[in-house]
Amino acid sequence: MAFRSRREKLRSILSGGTCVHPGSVYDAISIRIAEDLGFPLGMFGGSVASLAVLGDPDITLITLTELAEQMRRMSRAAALPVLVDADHGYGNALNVRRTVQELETAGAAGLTIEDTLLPAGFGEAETQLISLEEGVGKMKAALDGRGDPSLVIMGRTGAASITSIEDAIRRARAYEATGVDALFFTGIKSRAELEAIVSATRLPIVLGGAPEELNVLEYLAGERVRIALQGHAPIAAATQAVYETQKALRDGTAPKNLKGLPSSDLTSRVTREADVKARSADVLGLKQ
Ligand SMILES: O=C([O-])CC(=O)C(=O)O
Ligand SMILES: [Mg+2]
Repeated sequence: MAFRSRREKLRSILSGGTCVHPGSVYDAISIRIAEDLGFPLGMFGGSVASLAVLGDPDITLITLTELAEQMRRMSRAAALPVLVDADHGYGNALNVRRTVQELETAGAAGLTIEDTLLPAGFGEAETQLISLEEGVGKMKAALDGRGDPSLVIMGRTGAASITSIEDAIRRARAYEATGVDALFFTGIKSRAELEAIVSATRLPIVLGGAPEELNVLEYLAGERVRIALQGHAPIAAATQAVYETQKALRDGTAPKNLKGLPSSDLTSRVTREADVKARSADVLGLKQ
């Protein structure tokens, strides 16, 4: 299986003694940049998938087919292991099983399934959670859908910011008991909350956005946190760069005077131009 070594790299991060920041990736170019910069892992958030594919906010309008296709494009472009935010698994527990199958064949190294009620329910202004029992069913279905045992499946709960830290712990322990490989938490607000989770669970931990006092890699490593997200600034920066460039052109700036363009060296690296040239020389009979 061509993707196994990517999955084993993610597993070695989870079983290691350090905490890493993943690069935020969302398309073929962004994953190559993250790989070239030496990130050990890419994070493909549902929010950036929605932005890159649909130009939408994070409201789960994207389909599983679109998410998996974007993952497939990244898998072709680079060998960096990618952790995919598979949201609620795109439906009920049977849909979760299908989601795992699709993301596995698209080359994901790992994925998260969360217990948030998505898309938002009728008349619900605040984010809701599904029941613990439904969450457990989804974790079991995710594990059952896995064909390659090296694919990493994480149980994710947003309970800390929706219900309570006690509920987050209760859910995490129940997901842990299903056999998932790691626990992913969002909405942890303090060291005390993290430490309560750490002492009540045993699996490696992944943290979604966290406040400043938590953002010390050595501290997190000592608390069994193996991956700490840093949001998705790269796609936001890309939006600003495209805006500035289009605005300058509209305002009459000559293309040669534009600021913020990549060097030809960077462009040729992200397009893997040297490989293409070598291949063209070989199979098209062209001179290098
Ligand atoms: O998983 C992440 O990267 C955070 C998240 O939910 C998203 O960006 O959709
Ligand atoms: Mg998300």
